Amino acid sequence: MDLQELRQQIDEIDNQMLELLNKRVEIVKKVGELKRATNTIIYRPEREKAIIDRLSALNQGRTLNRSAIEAIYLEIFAVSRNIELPERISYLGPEGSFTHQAAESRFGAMSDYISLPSIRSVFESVDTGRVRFGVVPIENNREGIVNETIDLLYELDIKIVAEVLLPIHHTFATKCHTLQEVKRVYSKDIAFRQCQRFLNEYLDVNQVDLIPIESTSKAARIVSTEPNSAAICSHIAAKLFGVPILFENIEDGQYNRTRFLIISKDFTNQNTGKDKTSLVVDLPEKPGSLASFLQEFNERQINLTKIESRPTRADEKFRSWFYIDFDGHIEDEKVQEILQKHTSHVKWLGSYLKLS
Ligand SMILES: O=C(O)C(=O)C[C@]1(C(=O)O)C=C[C@@H](O)C=C1
Repeated sequence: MDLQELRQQIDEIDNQMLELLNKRVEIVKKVGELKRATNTIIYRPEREKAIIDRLSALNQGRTLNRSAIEAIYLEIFAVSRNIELPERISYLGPEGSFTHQAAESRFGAMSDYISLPSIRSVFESVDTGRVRFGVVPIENNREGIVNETIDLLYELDIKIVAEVLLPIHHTFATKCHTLQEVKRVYSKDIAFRQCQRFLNEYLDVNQVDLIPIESTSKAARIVSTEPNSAAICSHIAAKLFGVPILFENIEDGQYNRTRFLIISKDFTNQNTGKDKTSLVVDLPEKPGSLASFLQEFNERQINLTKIESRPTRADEKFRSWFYIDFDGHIEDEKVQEILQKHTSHVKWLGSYLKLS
């Protein structure tokens, strides 16, 4: 029998194994549902050992020995456990925040979400391995970059897995029946700025206090119990805290969008040919160093899409590092050429599918 024929036989067996693995996974899903309903532990090492023992005994005298069976099955169990308990994801909360909405849009309703109070705490939950993925805002098309997010990408060893684009629509939610009853409006400072025209036209700014707080969903929570108040918040937050929506889509522009990042401790995406790469660039302090670094991209016709400058804060000097986005993947030859020339000044943050 020649190599081609042998490979054909392997292919046929792989097809059958894949079919059986899928059947196994369908049953594991049911076990997961049962365990979640009865609140029982997912990881059952004794059951795993019993399976390996049984299969090893069944296989006595054949080519696959116990350690080979064990190696194969431990991978299968790991996949099963993950199907039974979907990955944990942290996001900048509270519940009902736009970041929550962005996280759900990517990971679906099945995942295990943890709401955290700050961008730093989301990064730290990923960095310490308490969660597999984190979701944080990075940029709004009207307000610009979220400095805290890029500063943490500089500070910690975290990778960007993907970006999520979300249209931001604000609502005016209140238990008051008329606008005249509203004496205080709560929201996040950025949301007040995004709804300036609505506030000027609908409210008497001399009679009403605009109170900035940490998040738009906290605004909805306060307003759910405080008389004569209103919140500028997301649709999902108003619903979550049972505050009726008086006006929808109160933001000034039609194109208010926020870009969120999905981050993970260690992650590499495959090259799709439609990717974008993010870098931290900390160049030596000498004339022309930034210009010549950027020239490398120009020479290779690589499209730079963003450059942000941030203070290093290392000493009393006014030094900066840069956050850079460009079209392409880390594995692209021309990208490698640049990175290899500047290894000690560049930190790769991730290459991920570019959304428009
Ligand atoms: O039997 C179980 O309790 C399962 O959850 C299924 C299963 C498996 O894949 O066979 C998965 C995880 C457990 O650690 C043990 C076994």
